[in-house]
Amino acid sequence: MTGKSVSVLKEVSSVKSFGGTQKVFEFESKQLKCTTRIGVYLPAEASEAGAKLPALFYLSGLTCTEANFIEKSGFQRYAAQHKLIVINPDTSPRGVKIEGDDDGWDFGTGAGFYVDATEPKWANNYRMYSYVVEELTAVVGENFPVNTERFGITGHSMGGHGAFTIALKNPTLFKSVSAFAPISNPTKAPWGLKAFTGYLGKDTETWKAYDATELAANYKGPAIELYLDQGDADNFYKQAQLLPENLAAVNNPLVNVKFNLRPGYDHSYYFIATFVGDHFEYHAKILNA
Ligand SMILES: N[C@@H](CCC(=O)N[C@@H](CS)C(=O)NCC(=O)O)C(=O)O
Repeated sequence: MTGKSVSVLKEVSSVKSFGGTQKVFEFESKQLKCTTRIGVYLPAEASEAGAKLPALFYLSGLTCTEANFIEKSGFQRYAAQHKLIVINPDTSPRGVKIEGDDDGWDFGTGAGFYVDATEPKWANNYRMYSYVVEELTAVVGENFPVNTERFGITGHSMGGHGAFTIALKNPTLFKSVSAFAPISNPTKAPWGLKAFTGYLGKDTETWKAYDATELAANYKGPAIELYLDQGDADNFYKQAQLLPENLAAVNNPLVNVKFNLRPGYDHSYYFIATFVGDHFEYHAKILNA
């Protein structure tokens, strides 16, 4: 984590939910060089004197803002039950006006892929990896009653890729990790090829630093478990965009992939809402231990 940030959070909304409060804040991100929003769920216990609660970070998928998870997953019930603070950022910089950033839904706005871009056109703003790992964790540590030794991370699709790659690269910062339908081997899938070519350029060696399957294969420890739910009726899974089997097949004794294939579930928030309680229970067991 970086040193003290001076980010000033401005409250955008605040709604009571399951005894706690679902809030949205915005602030000026130094990494993204724009105004960005985050969802923050504070369970009731967060307002007790001296509270220091674990925090679970949730990274969204393509086309999402901070709103999708807040409005569609129903996670607040489980965050309240397990006394977890939940932080969910946006999926890219917004309003930075880079030519071509709105041309497609799978690249540019809403599609930051949790990488630090190196291609000059994108490198100034598209720094979602450092934004989450350094800036967001610091902003959260300074502004909310969190125990910074008890951070977990999860996400969906592109955000599942973010959760897995970030945890594999920072296993002491994030103590628990899971994902819903993650893009598990982006260097072999159309979305990943497009995004990594655009953000990282043509040298495919540099892509491996952001590919969960590559990172898991070369992982040096400490031992890590990757908890993964995937619906078998998910069209993006059928189109080989996600490739969770490649990750599950990694043969590294330090990496245990808990791969659950869920019959009949698609890629949507109906799938996430079905299993979000299991994921919160999984994280809470580790973070509240
Ligand atoms: N292009 C389609 C598919 C994109 C998509 O399914 N995105 C997933 C993440 S990869 C999602 O969470 N969409 C927002 C939602 O369902 O609320 C769309 O814009 O709906």
